[in-house]
Amino acid sequence: MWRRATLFLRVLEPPIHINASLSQTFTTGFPFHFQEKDGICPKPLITFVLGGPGSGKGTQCGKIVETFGFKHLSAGDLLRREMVSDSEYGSMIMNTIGEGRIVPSEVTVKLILREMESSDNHKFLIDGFPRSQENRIAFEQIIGAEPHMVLFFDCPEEEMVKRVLSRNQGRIDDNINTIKNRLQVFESLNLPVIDYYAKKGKLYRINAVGTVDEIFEHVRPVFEACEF
Ligand SMILES: Nc1ncnc2c1ncn2[C@@H]1O[C@H](COP(=O)(O)OP(=O)(O)O)[C@@H](O)[C@H]1O
Ligand SMILES: Nc1ccn([C@H]2C[C@H](O)[C@@H](COP(=O)(O)OP(=O)(O)O)O2)c(=O)n1
Ligand SMILES: [Mg+2]
Repeated sequence: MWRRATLFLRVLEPPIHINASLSQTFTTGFPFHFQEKDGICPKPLITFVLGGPGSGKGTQCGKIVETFGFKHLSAGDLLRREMVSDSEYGSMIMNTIGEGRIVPSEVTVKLILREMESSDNHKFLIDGFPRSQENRIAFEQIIGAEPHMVLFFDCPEEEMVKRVLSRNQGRIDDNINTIKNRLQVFESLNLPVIDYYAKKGKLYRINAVGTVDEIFEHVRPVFEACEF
């Protein structure tokens, strides 16, 4: 039987309030329930994947999943999915993403929590999250967990802009005006999170310049060195 996460995860602060409509679909507060797997309850392993827009987070997550069997949770993908559902948050998410700002943490964390609770995998790659200290604290409060490591794809702005503008996935935020805002938001809100994890000794900085395969050769040893 999978046991409640708080048995082995560090709890930092009391859970924050979860509003009524979303709480119906989530286990509110911590501890949250993992899926049972083979009659045992392994410790959940959480890796956060950070980097500016277009730094290659999603691309490298695909390779990590193939090679190391993680469950990939992209915060941006979860928000885009919520945006096109008939969720009460749809238009708020669309406006926020369209302007290159960050969606309120409570919404994003609950989408992540829902995916974690319904997964039969205990190894989670959480991509594009936390994007702010507020995101980070909300995750700690709602989920009651910390990552075992954090990858940071370090990419020059010029290269990120080039990649985003040629991404061609029809995203409302992949245009030059929104990109400028997203880069500012990355610098002011996400870099402090990256510094936070660096000071905790959890950060792995990866040079994100090169081919996809070259970059993955920097990622691979980080995971090979982990015991899971
Ligand atoms: N190493 C790379 N070199 C060139 N283009 C890349 C590289 N990695 C990813 N891309 C492309 O750049 C764009 C952004 O990559 P993506 O993985 O979506 O980044 P992120 O999730 O960080 O925004 C995509 O079109 C992707 O195919
Ligand atoms: N933790 C998060 C992650 C994404 N978002 C919003 C704001 C981001 O600009 C968009 C897109 O995020 P996504 O991770 O898909 O973007 P990139 O892959 O970095 O280009 O979603 C958010 O508000 N909070
Ligand atoms: Mg992405």
